[in-house]
Amino acid sequence: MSYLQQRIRSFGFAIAGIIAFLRSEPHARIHAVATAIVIAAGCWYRLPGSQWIALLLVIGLVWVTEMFNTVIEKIMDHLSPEYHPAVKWIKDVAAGAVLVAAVIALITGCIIFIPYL
Ligand SMILES: Nc1ncnc2c1ncn2[C@@H]1O[C@H](COP(=O)(O)OP(=O)(O)OP(=O)(O)O)[C@@H](O)[C@H]1O
Repeated sequence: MSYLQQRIRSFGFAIAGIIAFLRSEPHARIHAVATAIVIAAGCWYRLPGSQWIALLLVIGLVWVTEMFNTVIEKIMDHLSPEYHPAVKWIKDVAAGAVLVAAVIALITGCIIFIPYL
C-alpha cells in the first residue's frame, strides 16, 4: 500500500470515528443541532471574518473536548467497570474540561451575538 493510500485509509477511519460518535452519543446530536443553529445565526447576521474565526474556534473546542471526554469514559468503562475512586477522578476531570469549553463558548457567543440583538 502506498503512502498516499495509507493516508486516505487513515482519513477514512477518522471519518468513521466521527460517524460512530454521532450515532452512539445523544450529546453529540445535541452539539450538532446547536452547531447548526449557531452557524445559521452567523450567516443570518453576516458576521465579519474575525467573529467567524472566534466562533469556529469555540465550536471546535467544544466538539474536541466532548469527543475526548467520551473516549476517556469508554476507556475507563472498558478497563475498570466497577467503582473506583481513581476512575471517578478521571471521569470528573474529563467532564470538567467539557464544562470549561462550554462556558468559554457561551461567553464568546454572548459577546458576538448580543450586540446584534
Ligand atoms: N467506575 C466508576 N468509578 C467511580 N466513579 C464513577 C465510575 N463510573 C462513573 N463514575 C462517576 O459517575 C459520573 C458519571 O459517569 P458516567 O460514566 O455515567 O458519565 P456521564 O457524565 O453521565 O456521561 P454520559 O451521560 O455521556 O454517559 C462520573 O463523572 C463519576 O463521577
